[in-house]
Amino acid sequence: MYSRRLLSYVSRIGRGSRAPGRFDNGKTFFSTTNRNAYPATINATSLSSSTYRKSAKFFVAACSVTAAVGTLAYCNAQANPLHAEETVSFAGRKGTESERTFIMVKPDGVTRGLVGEIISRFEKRGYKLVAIKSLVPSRQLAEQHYGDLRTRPFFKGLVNYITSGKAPVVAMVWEGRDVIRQSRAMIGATNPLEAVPGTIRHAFSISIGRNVIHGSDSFDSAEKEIGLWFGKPGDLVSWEPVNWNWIMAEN
Ligand SMILES: Nc1ncnc2c1ncn2[C@@H]1O[C@H](COP(=O)(O)OP(=O)(O)OP(=O)(O)O)[C@@H](O)[C@H]1O
Repeated sequence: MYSRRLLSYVSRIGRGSRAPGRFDNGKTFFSTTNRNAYPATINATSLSSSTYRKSAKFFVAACSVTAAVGTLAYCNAQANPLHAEETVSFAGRKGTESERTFIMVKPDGVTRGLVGEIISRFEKRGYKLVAIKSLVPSRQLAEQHYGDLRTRPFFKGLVNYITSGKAPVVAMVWEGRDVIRQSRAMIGATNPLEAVPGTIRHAFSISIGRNVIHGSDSFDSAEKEIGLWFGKPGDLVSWEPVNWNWIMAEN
């Protein structure tokens, strides 16, 4: 609605709604003013060339377009403040060092005291922690998170387990180059018995229902999951570790 009004306003200025005016020498002219404006009286020499009038109209139209675009951008930012703050998306820019992923230590990992170990692995690899919280997720949150598994036979048990409250989960967002793909490799196969040595699931688990950790499996999943768990303005912190160049430089 705003944009239609603005566009109609701009196009009226561009067309130059014409109201008659009179030069000093008595001749009439049409000024680019509001249709309802009274006739103007101005010095004939100041408008002797139609080029000047065209330039003036062009200038006014250009200013109006700039103002309209700015207003539209502002309205959009107000309607969607988190995106205004984060500028790109929850999952950052795919394939760059601003890429982000959602990682969750599940209740079994928390109760077994593996949170520090898992954070340590991500830190040592060179990734940056930009959000973290401990919580017992609501049923609604767990069902939304695992929504694509809704038809699977283990879905109900999985949601019951995650929301049981016997131990919380620790939800995190990690940022860095290729973090979505790399974190899946660090986590290992869904079934810990198939996970390769060195991975988190191989090191710490032997049951598919208690595989310690979750990580987003694609850019779209990361976008959805970060928005779900850390969707409020200010949830994601923008910062740079002092050793960032020591980790990222290519020489
Ligand atoms: N056959 C199964 N029986 C019991 N639980 C299962 C089974 N398959 C998957 N799960 C549980 O559901 C979770 C989600 O399954 P999914 O297929 O998305 O694997 P994943 O992406 O490796 O795991 P996650 O989403 O937790 O990172 C698994 O981590 C596991 O805890």
